[in-house]
Amino acid sequence: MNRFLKSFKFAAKGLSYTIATQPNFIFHVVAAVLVVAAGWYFDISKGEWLAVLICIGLVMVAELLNTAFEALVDWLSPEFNVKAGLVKDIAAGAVLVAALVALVVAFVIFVPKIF
Ligand SMILES: Nc1ncnc2c1ncn2[C@@H]1O[C@H](COP(=O)(O)OP(=O)(O)OP(=O)(O)O)[C@@H](O)[C@H]1O
Repeated sequence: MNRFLKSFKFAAKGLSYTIATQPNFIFHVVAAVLVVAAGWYFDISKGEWLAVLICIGLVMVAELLNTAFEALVDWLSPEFNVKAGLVKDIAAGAVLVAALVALVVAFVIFVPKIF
């Protein structure tokens, strides 16, 4: 198997681990599907599509990195450790920030189209 295909296989493994173990990731995927459906329904502009797609990517990437940090912390510090907890909390904070930004963007785009 060539190097590109191998890297793709490893990335798919990380993605399927995240899908299988993180209910939050499934929640974000469902939210993304609903937002894309709303984008089609309301026939949003090219700029609005870009904002929506960037937000979806941002949230997914944040969730994947959060999962990677969780796995790393669980491996390096299975016992209680204040710093280990802090690393997990900060990674979770990154997901929260990305999700809040996505929520604000969704409001800015869709609320004027609904009301
Ligand atoms: N080894 C640890 N030492 C100290 N605090 C920890 C440790 N592991 C977890 N914690 C604390 O518990 C919180 C929840 O940890 P947990 O591993 O359940 O993360 P989670 O975000 O709930 O993960 P998952 O989504 O997989 O359930 C962390 O955010 C952190 O504050």
